[in-house]
Amino acid sequence: MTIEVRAPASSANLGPGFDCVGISFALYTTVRVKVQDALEIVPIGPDLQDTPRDESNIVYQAMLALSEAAGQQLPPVRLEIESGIPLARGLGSSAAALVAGMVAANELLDRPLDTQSLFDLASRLEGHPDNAGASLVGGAVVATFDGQGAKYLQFQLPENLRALLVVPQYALETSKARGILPDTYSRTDMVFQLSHAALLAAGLASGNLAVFKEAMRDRLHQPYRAALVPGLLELLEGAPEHGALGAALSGAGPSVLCFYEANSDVSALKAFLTGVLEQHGVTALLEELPLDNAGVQVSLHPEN
Ligand SMILES: Nc1ncnc2c1ncn2[C@@H]1O[C@H](COP(=O)(O)OP(=O)(O)OP(=O)(O)O)[C@@H](O)[C@H]1O
Ligand SMILES: N[C@@H](CCO)C(=O)O
Repeated sequence: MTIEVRAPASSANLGPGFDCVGISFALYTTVRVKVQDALEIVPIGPDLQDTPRDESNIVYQAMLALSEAAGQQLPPVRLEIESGIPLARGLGSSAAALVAGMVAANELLDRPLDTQSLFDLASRLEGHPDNAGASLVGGAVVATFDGQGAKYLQFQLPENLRALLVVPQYALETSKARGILPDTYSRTDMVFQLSHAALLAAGLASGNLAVFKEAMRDRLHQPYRAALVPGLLELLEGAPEHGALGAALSGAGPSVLCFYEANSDVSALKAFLTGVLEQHGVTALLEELPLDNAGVQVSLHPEN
């Protein structure tokens, strides 16, 4: 029997929802787990060739964390890992890897953890609930997290919402993009942040796309991370003037997320984004990615 688990990519923050808002996309990390005599970890594809083939692999670490939380022993397994999500681009590759590992181990051990416990564990492993939560339950997630447990609401993404992602060729590790943030903020900036995050959550939940342009503005991380992402502030300011509903740094970057309305013409937006990237000498892919409303998926293959 092989257990196959597919966890979607995600975009965290959406501007002001730093560490608390995430949405998921139809790009996937897939893991396949089969019990055998000795542990064997098999990363597949060029993107994963530098990832560990021993117990330190984060997918396996997530499996161990799940078995520990469940108070059960993990049997030795063959673990295959494939990532359709580019690493360290702000598309939640690490969260998808953790969620896929955790859910595969949960399945292997006959589902000792329910969805809330999986959400809590994923948030602890990732350190925040935005990417991990969206990857686990799909759609849009708004969450609080106290370091142990999360309170969250999941809702389906508005049907007429579409996403265009700017995915640069260069990588940016989340730890570096977090290290550049200040420790304190002014009250003025906090009021700005709270009001925009609240409007963003209300816009997502109600499906009112008209507020996104204003609601996706942020003062907590994007102005600081702009030092690590050439052209970021120009992209964010100009995208809504060229047809985007709103734009934000995706997670810790360097990808940029632009929302647009279904059936709208994005050629002017693409031309604008390409022009800014060229001015800054950045090579990037522009990808129209379907949103994912389902979250992690498990399939069982008894014949294998
Ligand atoms: N499928 C995987 N297998 C093993 N390691 C992985 C896998 N996916 C991601 N990683 C590890 O996670 C790192 C990337 O995590 P990081 O948090 O920096 O970026 P991200 O998750 O892609 O983006 P963000 O968190 O900003 O959305 C990789 O460099 C690699 O070490
Ligand atoms: N909320 C996180 C997402 C990246 O993991 C950040 O922006 O640092």
